[in-house]
Amino acid sequence: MTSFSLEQLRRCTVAVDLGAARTRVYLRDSGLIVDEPSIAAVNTRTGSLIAVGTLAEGMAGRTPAHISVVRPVSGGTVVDVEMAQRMLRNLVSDKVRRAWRRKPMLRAAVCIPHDADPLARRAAVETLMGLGTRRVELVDTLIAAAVGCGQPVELPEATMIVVCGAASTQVAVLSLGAIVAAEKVLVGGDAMDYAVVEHLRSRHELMLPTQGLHPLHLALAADPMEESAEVRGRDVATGLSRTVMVSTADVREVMHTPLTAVLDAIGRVLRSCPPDLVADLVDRGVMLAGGSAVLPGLDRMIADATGMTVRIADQPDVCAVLGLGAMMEGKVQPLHLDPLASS
Ligand SMILES: Nc1ncnc2c1ncn2[C@@H]1O[C@H](COP(=O)(O)OP(=O)(O)OP(=O)(O)O)[C@@H](O)[C@H]1O
Repeated sequence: MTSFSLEQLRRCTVAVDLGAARTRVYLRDSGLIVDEPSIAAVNTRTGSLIAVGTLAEGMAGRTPAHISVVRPVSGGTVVDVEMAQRMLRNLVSDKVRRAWRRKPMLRAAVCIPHDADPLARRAAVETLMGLGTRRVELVDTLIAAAVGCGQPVELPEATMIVVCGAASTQVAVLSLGAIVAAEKVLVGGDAMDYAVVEHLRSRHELMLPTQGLHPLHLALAADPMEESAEVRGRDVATGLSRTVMVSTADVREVMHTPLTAVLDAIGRVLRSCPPDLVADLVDRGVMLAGGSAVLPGLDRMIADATGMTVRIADQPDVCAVLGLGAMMEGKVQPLHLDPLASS
């Protein structure tokens, strides 16, 4: 995070995090104004947009043939620029949209996944440009999330952050305002939910959508010692509604398989860090962010595997866009690494 990029960020009016699962928008001096699912419902006959965000999410799996529910962002990358623009335009409320029209948000800051390729970067820029933005500042999600979690990223001390999103998990060690080592794996909360759905189908012959996992998440979160939880779904053979008792130990075990990729990524990042920074991390521990950070037991599984203390950020799901907002509003001091004057 050089003072140059912070300078540019301070000129931005709006910060956007276009995630695979959710879209968040932070407006200067107003705060978080949008936190909605990155979903749009379209009438395929007329091409018109029917719903966006939470309303469109509720339609998924319940639409007639001529209505299609689409996700314009996949794996943290905008895959349908036009649809993403239409979705974003509609998510931003009428009042803000009018303000946007009167005085276009000429500069926007956008989170971009670590290691995003030039096409992904271009797609993010084009999406915002289509809404009247003239200049787009791209900021690595890992830096934005670390700032949003209140980590002192500008100090010469190691900070480890794990951003566990829907489609991917990103891991980084930061020091002096920059990324020292980082990894991104295409395993996130969705893969862990999918593993549990598959377990329920094969072990209990029960079908249920990933949203149906919510009661199981609640049971796992409520009491780590709880041995079983009640889940309602549809019988694979008869198609009738059925309730089963699911062993929470089994659920944790099936979640562990996709989690292995995340643990491997943490190991690789630690191995590529200088020893002094790793020593800092033993004291400071790991900060867990992203919507899946609250997945029951995830923090404990990472702590057990790494031997480090793991803390969950205060607002893990929105900390990347809050970090962008903090940088935009000048709440992060620029780092001056000017050469020392010769004496
Ligand atoms: N209370 C909860 N319990 C369990 N999982 C949750 C909870 N809340 C959100 N999640 C999971 O968090 C994920 C969404 O995380 P987040 O909002 O960070 O995604 P995103 O930023 O859109 O994704 P990405 O970073 O992959 O682009 C989903 O997989 C969702 O199932």
